Amino acid sequence: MTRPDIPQEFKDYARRLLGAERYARFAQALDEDPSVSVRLNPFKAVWSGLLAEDLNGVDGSVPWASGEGCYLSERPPFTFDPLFHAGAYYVQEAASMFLGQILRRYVTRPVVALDLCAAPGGKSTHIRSCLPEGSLLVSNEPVKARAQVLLENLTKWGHPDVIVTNSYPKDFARLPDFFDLLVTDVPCSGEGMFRKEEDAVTGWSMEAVRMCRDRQREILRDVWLSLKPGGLLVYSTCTLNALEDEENVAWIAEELGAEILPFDVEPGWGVVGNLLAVSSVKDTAKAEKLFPVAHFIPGFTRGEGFFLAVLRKNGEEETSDWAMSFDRYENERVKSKKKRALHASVPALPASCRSWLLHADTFDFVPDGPVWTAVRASFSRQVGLLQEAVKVWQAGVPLATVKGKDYIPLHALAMSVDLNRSAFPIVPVSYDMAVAYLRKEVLVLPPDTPKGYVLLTFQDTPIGFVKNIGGRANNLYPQEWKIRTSYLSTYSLRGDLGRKSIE
Ligand SMILES: C[S@@+](CC[C@H](N)C(=O)[O-])C[C@H]1O[C@@H](n2cnc3c(N)ncnc32)[C@H](O)[C@@H]1O
Repeated sequence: MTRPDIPQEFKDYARRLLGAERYARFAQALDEDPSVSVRLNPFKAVWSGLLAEDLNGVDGSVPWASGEGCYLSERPPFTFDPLFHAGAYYVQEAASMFLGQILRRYVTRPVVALDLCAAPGGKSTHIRSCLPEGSLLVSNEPVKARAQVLLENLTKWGHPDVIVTNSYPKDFARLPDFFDLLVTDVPCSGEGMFRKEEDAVTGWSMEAVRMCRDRQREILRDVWLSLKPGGLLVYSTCTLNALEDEENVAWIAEELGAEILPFDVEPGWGVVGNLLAVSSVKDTAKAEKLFPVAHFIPGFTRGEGFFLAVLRKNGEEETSDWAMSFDRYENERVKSKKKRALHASVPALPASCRSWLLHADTFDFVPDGPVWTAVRASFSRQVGLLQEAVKVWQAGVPLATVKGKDYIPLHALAMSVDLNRSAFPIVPVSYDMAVAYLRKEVLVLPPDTPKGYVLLTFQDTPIGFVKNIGGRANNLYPQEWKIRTSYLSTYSLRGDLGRKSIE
């Protein structure tokens, strides 16, 4: 593949920032191919008994994400892997997986978290995997088309305690002191993506970098109020320059009021620290700028460019009791109660449908038109408040659509890690049948399959529902997510295509 030329102005800047030796290593890496990596879903049992090295095409584990992230030797046709569509893993840039190190060190008790710039969902699926149980994740993306992709990826990841929203940062200012953890993977100039994204190269200019820096500050200023005093901010970009990275971190600490926190990196990982310590870029000798940050730089770490810093917002957390600290939301709570009263006029969801979920007694079952959604009861107050302040697209697990007397199980239920598998007849399907299902073709199940709603599994992982009507089964896979390509290939990350199951 021929890549566009890297702008000379960037080369000059990066050489001054990195120093000549480091720059030469980085420049050489820019001519190499980008790496491919995946991160496994710990909530889906598909990996049990399998060592990561046994996976198809694996070429080593990601050092800072061992046990969950691995490299692949080349980019396989993921579209043809039913496990990919089942949310059993996420294709994610290796450097970004460093976030897990930070969360596991600093988030040790249940939190309410916001991933502010979340599409397509790499960080959100990872955050959800790392948060202590009992935590709630609000995953937000302001750009509608991108929020659709985020919704799809989080639905497939299957954790019930996730809320997907589609709002701008300033809307979260309506929720003061709401979040314990804020992740801002901000839109940036993308210098770390030069090997992967042509647009990052062709769109680069120093002027664009300055515009990105200004927008990032605006985003942070807008959302800052919603982070509790004492709350944690993870700031990240996929760019290299000091304006969007070190200088913005210093700005957050000084202007918004936060302490920059340390974290551990193993020397062998190749992570580079504060570049202002080594660069000859103007205004860099100031000792106070030499705070801890992590740069993942092609040529130094295997993967694309990534930058991360962790900060704690100044001020003491007033109370760890969420209910007590939220008296200020009394008015909104009243509105939410009114909304719930409206729901009370709808007949309750039948017990047989409630039992479609494990731990059903921990959920509230909420109607919205014909759709019933299961929302963890312990988060009902937060969900109500979010609905007043921002655009909530999905909260919890969409469970069923009502059609006449029929309750049709929804695809999100099949993807949920709280699905009660014993509530449905299960048909394990072959690789070919799984792909036919994902193409939304009509299927024929074995003659002894009971009529009605049937859960299909591939390699012991749910892939979705069909309605078996005897001679054939109606395919309930979401139309908008079906495999559309006419190109034919086969792939399974587990290796085994499962052709021994029924054809
Ligand atoms: C670097 S990407 C996020 C990648 C994502 N965190 C992941 O790991 O998959 C930045 C995201 O910010 C979104 N964005 C654009 N303008 C924004 C704004 N003003 N406030 C918040 N997010 C914005 C973009 O649409 C984009 O999806």
